[in-house]
Amino acid sequence: MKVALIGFGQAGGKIVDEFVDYERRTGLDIFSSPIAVNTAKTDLRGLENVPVDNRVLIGQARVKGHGVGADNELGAAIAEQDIDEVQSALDEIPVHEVDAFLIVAGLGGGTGSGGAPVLAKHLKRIYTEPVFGLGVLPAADEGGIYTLNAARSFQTFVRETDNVLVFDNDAWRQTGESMAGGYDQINGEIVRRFGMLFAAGETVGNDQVAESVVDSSEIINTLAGGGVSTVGYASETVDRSDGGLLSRVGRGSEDAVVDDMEEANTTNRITSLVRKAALGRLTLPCDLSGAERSLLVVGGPPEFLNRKGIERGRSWVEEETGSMEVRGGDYPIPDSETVASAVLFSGVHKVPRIKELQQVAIEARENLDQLQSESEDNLDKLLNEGAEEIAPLY
Ligand SMILES: Nc1nc2c(ncn2[C@@H]2O[C@H](COP(=O)(O)OP(=O)(O)OP(=O)(O)O)[C@@H](O)[C@H]2O)c(=O)[nH]1
Repeated sequence: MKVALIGFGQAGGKIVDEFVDYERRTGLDIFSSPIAVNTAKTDLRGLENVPVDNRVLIGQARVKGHGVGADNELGAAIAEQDIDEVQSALDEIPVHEVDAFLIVAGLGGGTGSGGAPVLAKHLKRIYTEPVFGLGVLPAADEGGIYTLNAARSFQTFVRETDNVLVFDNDAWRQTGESMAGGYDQINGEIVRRFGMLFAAGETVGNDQVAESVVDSSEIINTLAGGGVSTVGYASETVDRSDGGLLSRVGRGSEDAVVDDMEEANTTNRITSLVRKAALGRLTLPCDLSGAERSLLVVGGPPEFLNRKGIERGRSWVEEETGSMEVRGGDYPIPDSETVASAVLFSGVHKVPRIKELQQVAIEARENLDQLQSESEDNLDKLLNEGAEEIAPLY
């Protein structure tokens, strides 16, 4: 699948940077001219893989390249004002080759939180290709203002896009690590999961044996229809020393029993990887029953993939979600040492974390409103109480 990738804000830019690295490592051609947009000059400078010409600094007139300090209303206002600068960068993308747009942003701050929904709305007005979001939720301990920002931005981002793929930092934060080191690892996890989905359908070379390759339209149709999505992932290292099933083709019939056993092992491995992916830690933890549409992708060396395993995995996901709209396919990676499964659940709605986020956001909003209304009184008391006989200077 060909994706026009745009990172908004610091988290967005860093994750896009990591996606570009993933693309290089896999030798695939997935991301069309990745762009990073920010109000902070230093954030853009810190990127390693996004081409310098594709880094767009906005809001210079208002914040002088210093960021918006978690003020997402200002972030949104700047994005609206400077949308033409982002559009100029987009004009360099060969959009006719692109299957979809993906806007990546941390929703707890200011620039990405405010700007990403504004950009989504703009893209939907101009282009016919679907516009997806990858929204990162803040960890609970980041505090009320980040939670409030995220809750407000999340609502708008879902409304302005064709689907928001969610990653919850709270479910993934590591204890005892520095924030920066922790993010590096987390960003690796993000890219491994979403990268595999977007990479499916793209192949390195054309001599691979695939049973049922996932097509970009299957990813788009799983996401189309809107709402919120989560992704599960699991992998297993495989021993390629015996060459797997394909090397056995053409041998004598006395080997048929061994071949059947290998086939059964392959099927079982795939089925159990699909289950592990779905039941393990999701990018946004949620109850999978009621997920409206799903897609499973199983990637690995072609000799370790088979249709039966994917079919079984698909039936299992149907039972687990209660939805018949489950797509599935494989993604052959000839040089890989692992077999991996990524499962996308779209239209999920039993998500305790979103309810919790909204609850904390309501409390934060009430607290801020109260503080604001008390603020004038407090200042008045501080300056004037007991000091009535001192006249102000003018
Ligand atoms: N997963 C991940 N999350 C991050 C990373 N950096 C920041 N975040 C999250 O994203 C949220 C927003 O932070 P930033 O992206 O730095 O904010 P910004 O959009 O640049 O906005 P301002 O700094 O306010 O101008 C934070 O509250 C964190 O939850 C990162 O590298 N990876």
